[in-house]
Amino acid sequence: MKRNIVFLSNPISGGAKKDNALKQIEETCKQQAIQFEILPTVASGNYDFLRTKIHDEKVTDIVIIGGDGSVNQVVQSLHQEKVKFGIIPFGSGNGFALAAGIPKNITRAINIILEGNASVVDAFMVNDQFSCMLSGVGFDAKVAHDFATKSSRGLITYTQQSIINFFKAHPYQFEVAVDGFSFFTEAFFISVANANQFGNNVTIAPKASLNDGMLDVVIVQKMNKAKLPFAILKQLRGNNKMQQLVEDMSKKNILYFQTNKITINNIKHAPLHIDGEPKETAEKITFEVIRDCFELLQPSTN
Ligand SMILES: Nc1ncnc2c1ncn2[C@@H]1O[C@H](COP(=O)(O)OP(=O)(O)OP(=O)(O)O)[C@@H](O)[C@H]1O
Repeated sequence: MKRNIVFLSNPISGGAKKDNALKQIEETCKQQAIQFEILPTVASGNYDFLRTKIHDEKVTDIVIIGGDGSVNQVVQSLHQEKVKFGIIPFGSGNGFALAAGIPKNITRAINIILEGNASVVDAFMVNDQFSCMLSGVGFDAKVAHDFATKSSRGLITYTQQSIINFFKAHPYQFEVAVDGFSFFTEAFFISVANANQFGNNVTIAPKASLNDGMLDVVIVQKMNKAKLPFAILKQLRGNNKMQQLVEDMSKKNILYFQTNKITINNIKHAPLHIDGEPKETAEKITFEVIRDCFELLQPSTN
């Protein structure tokens, strides 16, 4: 089928100017005689208005030029359409793109789009909201909330917010129900991951795969704060099995397991983030995988 690509460019993501990248996209598509259009993303995150265009103009691919928040909003709105999704990473973290092996190098990212290799990936629901990368409650959500209030974006601002929050961090109380049993934990944060990272290749769920039908759950339990960075570093090599979970709870600071559904009773109303975007928190939060949710343009080796 003849390709017709709509690029959606986020004017504010990441902080870096996109003029050169947009010019390069334009030139490359023209050279290869590929029909295309570049539109801005919308702050509301609702892309229903593109449905008619997709049908009328036989759009084959939607490519997001932005970060994880943009990927979440575009895919959430349009994943029921028969289109392939692509990403030119231009966010602060780009966790989803990097997990899929899509590089930040513009030329290479454009080539992946134009090669047209796509495979299905999972996503998940957080109560009634869509997530494709990594969501969670607690400390990392607090960072996402504070980051959202800053006028400048980008990795430096994100790192500043993480450090400030680290010194203020305190554990929250959660009751976790998974695979037929439940347990209580005091934890700094609980992350639920489809992608294997927070972004910028910071990996906390090393085994997470975008197409295994599983969510990787990481619970960073209460511990002496001096131990926290070392425990997280250890987690990078972690390999805990589900059956060890109950035993691990009392002995280990970080629990790591896979499941396709988990419900968290968020007793202290810890803040919530979905794909790095701050969201209103809830008392009961259920995370459930959506198997084979959408087609993603990826490097052919993935
Ligand atoms: N046209 C627009 N004007 C203003 N804001 C927009 C517009 N389009 C999208 N947004 C908002 O931009 C925000 C940030 O987008 P995105 O997540 O892509 O970048 P980022 O946060 O810098 O990167 P990352 O999520 O990878 O860390 C989203 O909350 C989105 O709603």
